Amino acid sequence: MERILVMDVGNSNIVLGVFEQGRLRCQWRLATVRARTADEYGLLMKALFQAEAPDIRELDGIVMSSVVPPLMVTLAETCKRYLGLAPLVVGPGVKTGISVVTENPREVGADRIVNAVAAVHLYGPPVMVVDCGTAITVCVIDEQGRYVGGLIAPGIETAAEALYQRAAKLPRIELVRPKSVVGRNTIASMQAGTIFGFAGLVDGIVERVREEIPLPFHVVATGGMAELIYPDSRQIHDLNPNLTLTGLYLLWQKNRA
Ligand SMILES: Nc1ncnc2c1ncn2[C@@H]1O[C@H](COP(=O)(O)OP(=O)(O)O)[C@@H](O)[C@H]1O
Ligand SMILES: CC(C)(COP(=O)(O)O)[C@@H](O)C(=O)NCCC(=O)O
Ligand SMILES: [K+]
Repeated sequence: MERILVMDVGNSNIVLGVFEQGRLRCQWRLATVRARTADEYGLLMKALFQAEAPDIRELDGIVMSSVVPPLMVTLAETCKRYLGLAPLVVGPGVKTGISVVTENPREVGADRIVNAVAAVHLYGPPVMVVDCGTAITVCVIDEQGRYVGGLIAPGIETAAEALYQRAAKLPRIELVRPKSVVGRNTIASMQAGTIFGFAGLVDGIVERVREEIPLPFHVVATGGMAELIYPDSRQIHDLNPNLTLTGLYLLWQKNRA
């Protein structure tokens, strides 16, 4: 049986997934801690594997994308030392099938390319991907499947955290949907401003992209914070929490020897 480990290294979380015969069998989330060593990540991964699926240790391949450069080296080391395989690292030289037609294709975050690969495969072009993580990224893929560019906005938690740190009387809030748009106390007001505000931000961006590039885009959202705004967004068609993991698996298939 073919078993592939995929690793999505983001600024907040490292998401790990195991695909067996093309199906996502399990996934885990680790906090992204830059100071952690290859051995510490190795210990965490071994413990997770052992606890959830002891048979999982036999892997046929590992594929990783990272937007945290120092961790790329660390985690590649972890893979070699603890899992016995060098990972395929998404970057220059990896076949993606997506042509990136921006000014500096190399500066585009690997996670955004991975999302584009999955979105084109699952929904077909033209498609927009909204990834709600540390940042909110919107990626625009035209009718020919070319990555033409996108937008980067502050992430939901990132913005909420900054507000709490800068305003003496505003507390740190739990990010849940309030009962009404109009808040009747400070916490509900902050929750409403954050959740309805970011649903509106995403909708506003998507509408403006449609005005600038009038194509029948399908819009898919992913990322740890996407489900928070999905119910209130009027422009997001689909929520796919596993989009990045799926894209990583597709890249494994495209690049296997
Ligand atoms: N099990 C979970 N499912 C969905 N979201 C989660 C889960 N656990 C944590 N999150 C939230 O997702 C956020 C990270 O989103 P993610 O898309 O992984 O960001 P990044 O790619 O920037 O690391 C975290 O701040 C966390 O609050
Ligand atoms: C925009 C990002 C910070 C998003 O990262 P994330 O929120 O997933 O941690 C990342 O994709 C990145 O560092 N990109 C490089 C700049 C660019 O894509 O143009
Ligand atoms: K992400």
